[in-house]
Amino acid sequence: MPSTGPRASRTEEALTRFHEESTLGQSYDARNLVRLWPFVRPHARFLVISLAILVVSSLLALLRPLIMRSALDTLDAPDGLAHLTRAGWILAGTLLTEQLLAFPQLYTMQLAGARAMADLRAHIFSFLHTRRLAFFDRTPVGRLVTRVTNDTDAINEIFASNALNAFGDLIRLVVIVAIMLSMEWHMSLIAFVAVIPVAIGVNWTRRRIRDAFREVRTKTSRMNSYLNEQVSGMAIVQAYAREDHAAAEFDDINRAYRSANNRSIVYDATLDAAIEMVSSVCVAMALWYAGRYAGVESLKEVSFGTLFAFVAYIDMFFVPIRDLSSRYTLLQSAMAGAERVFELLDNRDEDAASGAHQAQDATVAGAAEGDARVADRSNAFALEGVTFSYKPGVDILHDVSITARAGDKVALVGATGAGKSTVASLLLRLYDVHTGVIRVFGRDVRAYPRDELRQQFAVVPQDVFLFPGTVLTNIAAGDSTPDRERVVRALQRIGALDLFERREGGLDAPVLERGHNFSAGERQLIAFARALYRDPPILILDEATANIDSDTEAKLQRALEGAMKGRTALMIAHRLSTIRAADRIVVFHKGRVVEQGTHDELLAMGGIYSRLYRLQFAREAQEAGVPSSKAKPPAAAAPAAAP
Ligand SMILES: Nc1ncnc2c1ncn2[C@@H]1O[C@H](COP(=O)(O)OP(=O)(O)OP(=O)(O)O)[C@@H](O)[C@H]1O
Repeated sequence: MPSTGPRASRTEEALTRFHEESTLGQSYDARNLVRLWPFVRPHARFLVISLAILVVSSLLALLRPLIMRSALDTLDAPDGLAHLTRAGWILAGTLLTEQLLAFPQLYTMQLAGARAMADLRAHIFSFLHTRRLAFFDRTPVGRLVTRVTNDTDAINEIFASNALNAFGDLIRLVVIVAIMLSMEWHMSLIAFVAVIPVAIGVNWTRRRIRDAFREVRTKTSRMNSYLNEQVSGMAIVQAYAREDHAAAEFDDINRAYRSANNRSIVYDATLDAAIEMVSSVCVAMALWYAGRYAGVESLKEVSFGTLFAFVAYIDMFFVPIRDLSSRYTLLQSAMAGAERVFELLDNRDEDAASGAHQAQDATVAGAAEGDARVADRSNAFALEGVTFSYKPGVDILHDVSITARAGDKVALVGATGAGKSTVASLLLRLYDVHTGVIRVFGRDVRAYPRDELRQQFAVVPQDVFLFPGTVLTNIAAGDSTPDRERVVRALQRIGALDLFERREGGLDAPVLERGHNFSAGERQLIAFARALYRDPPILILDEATANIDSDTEAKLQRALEGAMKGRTALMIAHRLSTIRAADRIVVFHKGRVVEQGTHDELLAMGGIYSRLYRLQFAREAQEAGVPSSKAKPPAAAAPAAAP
């Protein structure tokens, strides 16, 4: 499909901005390859074996023309035929040994690479788990997938395509030069002079191939990102008939990828053909020289055997030069991969468990030791003067303070986008606050080891994420040995055991990717059971009943009231039924806490909550048959806190 001028370039621009990094260095840095050493070192013994075999087989290959020369030059001698037969056997022996050595050489080399790359992939994967959510907000998933797959594959090419044979190439080159010089230095000069145009050509194409490779990697990354987004959003693409539009966008990306690839292929093929041509010209010139000057007094006579060996060495001479350049190309591709992998691994800005933040954590930990001493389990969580932004300069929360004593049920209400879910993310320390402090059981969240902090909470989020597996493994998420009894009890408590047991397969019914074979309501029930299975002191319910029908919700509400007994709960609420279960209501408006109190207190205040209530909840209350002023019995436990 041809691209359509301005639209294509706008798409191109937008996609480039989102999918491609602009921060990569402009020159290749071999130090990136050196940085791979910690991953290769544990498997270095295989490398050493492989390189040792390589030296032996490279030298064996160089013996062949010499064996042929001696056979040809003694052909006229009385025992010439016997000599020829002997030479044939020796030749067969060297060839066989070379072939036999090829297997262990390649095997050990590739084994070292495969193992080192497996370690590198595992390292990148566990590194991703140390990133804060802000990192994933700005990094397309496809880009990360490319790092773990394509970029490590590019590095692996060093081993898989035997790029380290460059070592053998160099040895061969030196030995060939020595042999040629010792055989006939005049003719050798012809070949050596030809090295100059070859070197210029190699250097010229090398730089272009390097740039083409860099572009191929970038376009691969972009294609992965785009495919990931489009396949994940297939339902929307089809529902909104965006297939043609998506196909056109994909076409742009595909074309850019293809042309980057084409460029690298053209340069590669040009270089190969040019070297082949120079090599043939050299052979022709050597033959011409031998024909013209053989037998001339001042020059040494060139025997037929020598001529044969010389032509073979000229051929061999250009092979390592050509191989060196293609191995260098592979090395460049590997450097491009390594550069991108380390660009990812060097990202230390918002880490929780290691790097820069450890220092920050350490300073906070000092203060927190004091915290821990005064910590009492009676204060479940507190936000103290918290200001937060996802993007610099755009504050989402302004000076927010909320306190929940252990056992409090706190509801957050407010318009869409007011910042309610953000409060939940901050409690879990998915993001760090810029100003203010967040405490859980009296201790600064930054002073908690990550696992210990997360153990204090169970979250039932707006968008429930299910992992491929079964109902059982999803409810027992995070537990490597799921306890079936506990899963059954958790489902019983929310009155959903029947619903899941009725399904084919019961608790072992398969959950497909992203749980798309379950309804939104069923997914939410699984999330509830997951929270109860975990049995944490604090529950965070983010619009948790939004997808459940009124009948199930009423049952669930009763069950939840029981389940929440003895626990602290933060409920992000759009529905009256959820708010009714709260002891205290915190009203958000544009990222600020504007009102706090019980339902009746807030109604009496006649502010934002009472307006919200009249607009949204009164009808719900009427439908449910609850008199509006009694929609929530006055809270007994929590005193109203002034905003
Ligand atoms: N990861 C993010 N990156 C950038 N901005 C974000 C991110 N998550 C939320 N926001 C922005 O922060 C603001 C508050 O979002 P939040 O999800 O906290 O609102 P909310 O009150 O929970 O809304 P809702 O009731 O619709 O769930 C919104 O303007 C939203 O666009």
